Amino acid sequence: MKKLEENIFLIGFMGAGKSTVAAELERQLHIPRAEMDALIVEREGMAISDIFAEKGETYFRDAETALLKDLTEKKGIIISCGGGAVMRDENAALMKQCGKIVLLTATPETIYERVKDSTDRPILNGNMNVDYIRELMEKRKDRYLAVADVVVATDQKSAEEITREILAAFA
Ligand SMILES: Nc1ncnc2c1ncn2[C@@H]1O[C@H](COP(=O)(O)OP(=O)(O)O)[C@@H](O)[C@H]1O
Ligand SMILES: O=C(O)C1=C[C@@H](OP(=O)(O)O)[C@@H](O)[C@H](O)C1
Ligand SMILES: [Mg+2]
Repeated sequence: MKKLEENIFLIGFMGAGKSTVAAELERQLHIPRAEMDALIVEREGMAISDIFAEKGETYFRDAETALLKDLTEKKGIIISCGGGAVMRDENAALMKQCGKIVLLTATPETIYERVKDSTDRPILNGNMNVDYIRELMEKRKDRYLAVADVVVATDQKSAEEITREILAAFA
């Protein structure tokens, strides 16, 4: 893993821990990390929820694709993706071409506990409940599994444990 030539993409549902685990991977591997949501916020000068509210979801999804194209010019970085990014075929193809894809999973109950106080996940606005999370997860699940090179269940595990499992899978 020291001479990582490809990128590592972290994918999975909101609250699966992509951003948290990406930070832990960066800390352990000393490899730079790109946080897609944070980079979009920086580019747009607006919070994610404001982008959705003022410019719409399609605008946000286009911004994700544009950012991903720029990021996949690079090599050897950890990319923490937004949970919906891989749903676009073009984005999934870019990820497949440019690195290894790690899917983090968690049950709807775990996800709910992790995101219930979040105010910046507009997809869950007005729908912050386990049933809605389960329904949306079901819609996304096949795509997540189809593109993943490695799948790590995160329920009841610390970021350190999850990171260890990811690194073991690539060792
Ligand atoms: N393995 C974990 N165990 C407990 N809490 C976690 C874990 N991973 C992430 N969290 C918490 O869940 C919330 C969402 O995590 P985050 O990394 O932002 O997820 P994502 O980027 O996949 O949406 C944060 O409050 C984070 O601290
Ligand atoms: O799943 C989604 O559609 C989204 C996930 C979010 O990122 P996280 O998965 O890091 O919460 C963020 O990109 C946006 O709110 C949309
Ligand atoms: Mg995140």
